[in-house]
Amino acid sequence: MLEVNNLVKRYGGLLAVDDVSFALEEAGSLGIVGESGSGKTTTARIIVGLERADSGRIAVDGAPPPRRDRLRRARQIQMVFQDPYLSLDPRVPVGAALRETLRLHFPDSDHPARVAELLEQVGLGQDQAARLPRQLSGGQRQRVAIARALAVRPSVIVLDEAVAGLDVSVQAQILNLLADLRAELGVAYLFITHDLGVVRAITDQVLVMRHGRVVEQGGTARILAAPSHPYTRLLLDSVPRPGWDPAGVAAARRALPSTHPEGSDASHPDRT
Ligand SMILES: Nc1ncnc2c1ncn2[C@@H]1O[C@H](COP(=O)(O)OP(=O)(O)OP(=O)(O)O)[C@@H](O)[C@H]1O
Repeated sequence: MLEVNNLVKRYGGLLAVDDVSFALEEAGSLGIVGESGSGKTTTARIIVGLERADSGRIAVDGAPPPRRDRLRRARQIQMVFQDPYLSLDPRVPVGAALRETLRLHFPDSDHPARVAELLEQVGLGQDQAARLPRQLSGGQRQRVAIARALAVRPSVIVLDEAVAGLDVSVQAQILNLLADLRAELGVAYLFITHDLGVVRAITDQVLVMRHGRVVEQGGTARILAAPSHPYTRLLLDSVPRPGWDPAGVAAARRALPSTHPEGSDASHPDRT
């Protein structure tokens, strides 16, 4: 359903995204994981149309997403950000924000009924419709952001560190909600995260990025159980747990081969 082929994005001399390809199937869930600066967010922003690739192809259901028709593009792919405070207008109550999105995309539909349905789908009470974003908890605000994304009935939702700012118990609730919504509505997820726990909880497929490149991709269960790339092993070893050895992780990081054995790593400041 979403196909990404040979995406490249440079910022000056920096290759932020270097020949990235993957496919996300209908109702699938794919995680892009990697440390800060690996190019995850840039990849996501290109896919939703917030950024333009230098080269490469994106197709949704076999056709490139419309570049000029932003509304139609938004109906295919929606994005949920880490901080709903930045994407929700602080002066607009939840119900009105959802109505605004519905009016824009579906001028002829029955909005009050749909607003009620959306609130229910994300586990918010009907009484929350009158609340302003600041009158909600972080988890509730993220539920509103998810409801607003669902309002346009997208095929794909790109979630950029969407649970990163939440307490672990709230994180788990949101991940459960997302899993239920995927089963119920058949929406597909592209999950951008640095957290392998999130990848394990919510994705079937995973793509590991380092320095703009894909170093490993495949089924999440297989890759987390038996990573074949040293960088993936390092990411797994970097998760603190009982008996964890940070000095060993640091040594493994120093020993990690560069992504570009031929030496073109000079194009990325972190590639040492
Ligand atoms: N608008 C920009 N101008 C210049 N460089 C940029 C821009 N956006 C991103 N970069 C650089 O591109 C590289 C990839 O950044 P990107 O944000 O995609 O990585 P990331 O894996 O999402 O990291 P993080 O988790 O910290 O957001 C980084 O070196 C970053 O500094």
